[in-house]
Amino acid sequence: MAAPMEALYGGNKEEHPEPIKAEVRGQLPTWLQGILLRNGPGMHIIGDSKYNHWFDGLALLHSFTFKNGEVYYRSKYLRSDTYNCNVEANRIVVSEFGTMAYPDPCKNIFAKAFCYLSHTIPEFTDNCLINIMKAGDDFYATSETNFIRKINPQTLETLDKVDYNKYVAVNVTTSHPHYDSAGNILNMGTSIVDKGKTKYVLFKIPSSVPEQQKKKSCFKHLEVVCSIPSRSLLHPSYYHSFGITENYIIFVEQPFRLDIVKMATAYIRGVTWASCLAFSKDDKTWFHFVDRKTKKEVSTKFYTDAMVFFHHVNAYEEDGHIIFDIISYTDNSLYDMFYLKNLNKDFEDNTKLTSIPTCKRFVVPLQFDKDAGVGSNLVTLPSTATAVKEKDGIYCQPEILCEGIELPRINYDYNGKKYKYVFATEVQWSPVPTKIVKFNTQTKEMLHWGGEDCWPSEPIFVPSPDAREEDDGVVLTCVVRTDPEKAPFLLVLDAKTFTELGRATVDVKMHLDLHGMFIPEQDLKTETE
Ligand SMILES: CC1=C(/C=C/C(C)=C/C=C/C(C)=C/C=C/C=C(C)/C=C/C=C(C)/C=C/C2=C(C)C[C@@H](O)CC2(C)C)C(C)(C)CCC1
Ligand SMILES: [Fe+2]
Repeated sequence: MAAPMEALYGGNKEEHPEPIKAEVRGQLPTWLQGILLRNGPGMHIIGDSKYNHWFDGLALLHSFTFKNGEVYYRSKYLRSDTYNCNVEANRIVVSEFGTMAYPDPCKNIFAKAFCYLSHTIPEFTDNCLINIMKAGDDFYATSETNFIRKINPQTLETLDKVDYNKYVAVNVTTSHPHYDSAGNILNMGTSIVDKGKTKYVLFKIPSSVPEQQKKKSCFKHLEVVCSIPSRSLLHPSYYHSFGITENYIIFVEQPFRLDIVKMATAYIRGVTWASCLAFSKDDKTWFHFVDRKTKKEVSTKFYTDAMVFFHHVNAYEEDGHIIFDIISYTDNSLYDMFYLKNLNKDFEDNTKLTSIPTCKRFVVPLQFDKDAGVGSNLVTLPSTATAVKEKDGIYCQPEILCEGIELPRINYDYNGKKYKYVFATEVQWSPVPTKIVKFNTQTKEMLHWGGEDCWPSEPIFVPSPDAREEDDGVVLTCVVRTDPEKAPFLLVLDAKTFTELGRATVDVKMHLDLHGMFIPEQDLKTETE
């Protein structure tokens, strides 16, 4: 088992840009028509150079197209400027979060920005390897820098490079935007030391543009919703996602922060951006709630203990409270676990999480008795979560929903609303083959799916067209095999029972990926358009 582990994480994967017909077993629902499109790192070695971290690898898009009971697989490297420059130089010349690289002097566009910015910071990477975003009728590969790349979801071709910075002053953004019921995007980014201020900026990208401006991109119509000042000019928090309810946006300012002075000198010191992140375990984590209508922040100060988290699960409002669920850690061992030097044959010794991912529910009272005494718990809902009035604000402690899950997904029709089900990957103490789960947040029941030599990815819920209940639909997951003799497959589970409906097997060396989305057939442009 040792060698496959290294090969699964670190080995370069081949792309398969031409559709490969998968072998379908079982019964796929006839209504399941469209494309499951996913993103993740596929190449970690270029010439003689290697990335340090799994999250640095070059973006490899892959897709499963469901058409009339047949399934076709494709994969293609994102032809980012980063990819092209690296391949041309036959070594890593563009820095990623966990790898600092040095370009051939002024030989490529990355070097130009380096010269221009007085030898301090190189142009940033457009290696968008984390997620897929839908903007209007278009699809983008996303990461956390100011760049996103438009892609053709059918052919996986790489199209325009969009620089968020042209439309809104942000240096980093999240790769987990939200969508409202009209399909408008809500996303957040950080504006670092701009005009003497560091702030978190919430912005909206409309799903459509006025008829007479049809040629213009929806980014030209980007609007800033509001901004939240960072507690510290030179130490803004890192965040990977945010939450929304029907009326509020939730931003959690965790004491897991970027050190801007260190970042500004990282390039000349020859250290990585990742080394400029630090967790202050004795600090507080601050909650911010922005009213989506008035665009004003709730003025009460809410906080909890120090934590590190990446993924919001869902959030909703109930009886004057905001309830939000996240997957949290007590340290940064998750990022450290994915250093490629650890994901080797001794991974079982090297890659232990010192903190297990914990699904926590915070229950935050927005309306409470203003005369309540210091020390009283203001939560009036039946939950073990508390919100205790203190002199300087309200101290929240969560209810633990469950432990050992990551890469959470929900039925997105329930995003921002009271919900029951989380679909997620099960996590043990190291990044080893695992299972996927369906977790009921109300009854705490958990259903599992796992198989021998099977390593399933983030599970995606697809509602059935006539869905009445939250779990009416299917769950899709790509299953990579730890036995190199066995072929990977796309698994379709009945979301209610979490049992197999069918699978589509393809004989390729598939990569382990991160995030993705299902695009129903009606959301795909027809070829003549
Ligand atoms: C910061 C900064 C800069 C640079 C920014 C850059 C390059 C940012 C890049 C950020 C990246 C690539 C972030 C990636 C984040 C990925 C995350 C959090 C992934 C989480 C993945 C999880 C939890 C996966 C879990 C698992 C997997 C995959 C397999 C399962 O079997 C096991 C399990 C569940 C543990 C600039 C723009 C240069 C300058 C300004 C400031
Ligand atoms: Fe993520």
